[in-house]
Amino acid sequence: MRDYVGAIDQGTTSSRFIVFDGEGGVVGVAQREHEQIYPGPGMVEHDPLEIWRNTRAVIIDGLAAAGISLHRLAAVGITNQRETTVLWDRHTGEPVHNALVWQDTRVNDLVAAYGRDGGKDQLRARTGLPLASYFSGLKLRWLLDHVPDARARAEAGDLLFGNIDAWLMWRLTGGPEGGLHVTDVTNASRTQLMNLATLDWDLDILRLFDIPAAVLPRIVSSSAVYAEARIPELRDIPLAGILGDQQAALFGQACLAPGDIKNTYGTGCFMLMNTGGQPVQSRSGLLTTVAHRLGEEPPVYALEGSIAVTGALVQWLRDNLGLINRSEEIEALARSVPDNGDVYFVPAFSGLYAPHWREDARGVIAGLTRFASKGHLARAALEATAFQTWDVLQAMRADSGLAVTSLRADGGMVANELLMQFQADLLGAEVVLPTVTETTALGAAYAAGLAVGFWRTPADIVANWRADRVFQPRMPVAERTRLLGRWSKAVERSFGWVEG
Ligand SMILES: Nc1ncnc2c1ncn2[C@@H]1O[C@H](COP(=O)(O)OP(=O)(O)O)[C@@H](O)[C@H]1O
Ligand SMILES: O=P(O)(O)OC[C@H](O)CO
Repeated sequence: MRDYVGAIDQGTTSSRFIVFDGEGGVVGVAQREHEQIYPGPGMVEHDPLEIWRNTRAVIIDGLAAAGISLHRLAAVGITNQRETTVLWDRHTGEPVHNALVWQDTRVNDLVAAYGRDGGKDQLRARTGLPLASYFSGLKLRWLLDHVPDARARAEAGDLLFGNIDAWLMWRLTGGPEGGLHVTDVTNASRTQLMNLATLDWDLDILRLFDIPAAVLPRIVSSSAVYAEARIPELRDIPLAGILGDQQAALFGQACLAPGDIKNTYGTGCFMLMNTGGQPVQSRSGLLTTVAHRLGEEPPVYALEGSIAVTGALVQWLRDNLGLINRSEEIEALARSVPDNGDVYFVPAFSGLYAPHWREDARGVIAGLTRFASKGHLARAALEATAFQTWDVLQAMRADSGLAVTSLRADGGMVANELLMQFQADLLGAEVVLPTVTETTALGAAYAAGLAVGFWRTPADIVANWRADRVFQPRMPVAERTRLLGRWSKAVERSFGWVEG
């Protein structure tokens, strides 16, 4: 009996395989971290082959953890870190370079050059995205310009480009032996090469960025039977859903109606609001993106506030400063002091994303005095996540005209109760955690399960969603206003550090 659905969740820090039952409950999980490669300031790379090996390994371990055989899976979905850019040889399957991770800022100069040439507004209107180093189009351009022979090989049709979804799908379906080269529309909407109105590659932008069309995958819907897997670990199982991880979390959080909103607290934070069948152009520094497209149905769009560094700052305190040994220890350290001691941390490691879009910003710790301690730094680091989320929620409120008094939350950082309470306090809105916090993988499982009829309609998703914990705002307004004023001052201090 095929009574489970699997999801590959390939994130920035780790790869997971999760098995879900019909109620959306987690039956088994396996996870492996991969190396973060930092070749220089502002550069972040992953080894695509390591990610592929880890993906295969977690499939085996995840099925074992669930205690089921492969044949119990009705379908498998894929969800992935978005924008991270892979370019590989279609004959050998070898990447021509490490993947350029979404946080990588090495295309700053290209961004500045295109910015000077004008056309920024056109790009935003067509793709929903501001000109920024975050997206994959210019990362691909960098690889074509810097890897010896890459451009000629790409033009000859020997190289394939993809975000991690396309890379995994091609590998899962046979790689050099006829692998399927596709990407879903949510991932494609993050390349800055796709036209939001046509949902196809925009030939003018390809020309502008000097990208040969031959490298690009075919754009497919987020929920359809694309192919059956050809690797032994998943032999013959239908691959039936693909969603970028933040769109997957929106889907897994059952945010299926216009105005529904969630925030995912992981390496970065990503707040998405479902805006229904029409793309809404932001006037407040948010992105317009595709939320999902089920089969041949019309697409659903979202507004997104992307924050580059939230959990990554906790990792930085752990790995670069040695302030803690494990991420979760930050809560106890932050609780060792009653407040932030007037210390503010703006983690603009990759510039600042939404709503500022400042490539020229770099990290700042403001308000230091001789009094500041490890505890204050830990607290300021956690609060930075909440402050950045406030900036983005204000933009959402402005663009949507909605008050937003309740926010669904998920991701690794929601385990931190200090952060969740502070977040509710700062937003003046309740923060709601669902019973299943693996919403990203769940969203991909839903997309795959809907395609094969395991779930019948999206209403099944809504029926499965349940609130677990709710954090209510309790902070006096005057205190919130004081803190936000200090934060805004600190953010201004981060601007203009590098050319941008
Ligand atoms: N208790 C915690 N407090 C604060 N941060 C945490 C905690 N647990 C995990 N994190 C952070 O959450 C992130 C991992 O969350 P996850 O959703 O798995 O990330 P991703 O999908 O981006 O790989 C890491 O950056 C880690 O530092
Ligand atoms: O893998 P995550 O959860 O850090 O998400 C990364 C985003 O998709 C980047 O846009």
